[in-house]
Amino acid sequence: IRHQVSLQSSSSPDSCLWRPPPPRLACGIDEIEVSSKARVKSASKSPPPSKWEGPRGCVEQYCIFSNQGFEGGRGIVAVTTNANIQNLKALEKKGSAASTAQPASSSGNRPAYYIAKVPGKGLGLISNTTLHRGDVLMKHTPAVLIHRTFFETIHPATQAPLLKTAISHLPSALRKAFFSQMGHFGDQAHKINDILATNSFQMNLGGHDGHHYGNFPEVSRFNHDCRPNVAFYLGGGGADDLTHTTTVVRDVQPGEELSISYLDSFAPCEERQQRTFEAWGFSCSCSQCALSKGQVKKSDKRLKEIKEIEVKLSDFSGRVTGAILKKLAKLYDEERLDANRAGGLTLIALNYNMLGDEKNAKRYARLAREALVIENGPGAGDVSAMEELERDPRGHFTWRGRVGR
Ligand SMILES: C[S@@+](CC[C@H](N)C(=O)[O-])C[C@H]1O[C@@H](n2cnc3c(N)ncnc32)[C@H](O)[C@@H]1O
Repeated sequence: IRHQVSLQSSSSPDSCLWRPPPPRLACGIDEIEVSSKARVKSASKSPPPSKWEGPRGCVEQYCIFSNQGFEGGRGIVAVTTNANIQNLKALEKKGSAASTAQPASSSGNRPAYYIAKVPGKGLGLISNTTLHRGDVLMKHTPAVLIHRTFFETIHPATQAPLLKTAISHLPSALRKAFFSQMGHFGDQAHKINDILATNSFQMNLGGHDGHHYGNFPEVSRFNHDCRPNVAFYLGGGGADDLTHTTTVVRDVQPGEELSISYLDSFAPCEERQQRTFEAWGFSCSCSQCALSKGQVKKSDKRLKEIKEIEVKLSDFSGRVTGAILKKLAKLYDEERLDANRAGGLTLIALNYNMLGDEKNAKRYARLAREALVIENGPGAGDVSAMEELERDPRGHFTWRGRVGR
């Protein structure tokens, strides 16, 4: 639930948006040369039809495949295996990979955000308007897809020429956006590699070998915050498409920076800082990491408690009280985990129902459903489960499950 990084339901509890680098390669985001003017647009005048071309060049079993007409002329390039290109074609056929370069939430003609220098972070995205929980900011298909094993096991010197050829097959606007991304290792000899390492999301195209890194140049401008105001998901939560969606999770004022979390927001502070340092070259100093020593200790304790309570709530044979459920909801509030509430709210809703508390079961089922849509997408499995619970708590299989019918 917390790490919806795969297009299928294979996300593991320790998966992360941005994977720690294999030797010399990370995955985070880095700089894109995307000014508000230079946003990548799908070709407006009669885009070429979608047509996959390749293999254009290979290293071992990994070959370049490109499609200049993909997603209405936005384009895409993949370095992957023949089997995976078939998966990709199937996903494309399923459709719904609707990229919107324009933020869905803007007032009048004013874009909802702009790119600006942020002290100590390079460039970042700044809100241009008042935004509310649930506002969708971006929807994009990947510019580049790289098979994970290619990226992690082939030597960078061998990767470099293939990647160079691959990127050259992107349509010019997307290629420009690609090269505008930041490579935080500053490795000019392997610039493409550096960009991908700094700015990629894990994606699973399905099958036994579907693990890839996906690069979305527009998304790469989000800086990290352990308590971000934007959540993201890949695919539609069961909808099996390639789209990366970002949604606002709390009210945002004009001028505020928009951020996502690159990592497990439930990890203790020191671990989070170590992770940002190793994978993206900075030690996080977000508002949660910059708390006083005493406050950090309290925050870490709350995070540990959240995990412990959730284990308890997942064990249907254990003893649970309304007080524990209230406590969990309070811990989430205190920790400001606005982008990571879905899992906790789902457990609270189910457990209220198991205690026979219809009113709270309905209330939390609604909150859980809303959070699931924001964090995992409208097609996520638990969305319909929470809808059912909200509609008919007494008819739900969990009704009074802990107290007897
Ligand atoms: C994905 S990029 C984010 C956009 C980037 N700032 C830019 O100029 O394009 C990730 C890189 O941004 C910087 N960054 C992101 N979040 C940061 C933060 N909270 N504090 C300091 N630097 C950050 C780091 O250099 C990191 O490697």
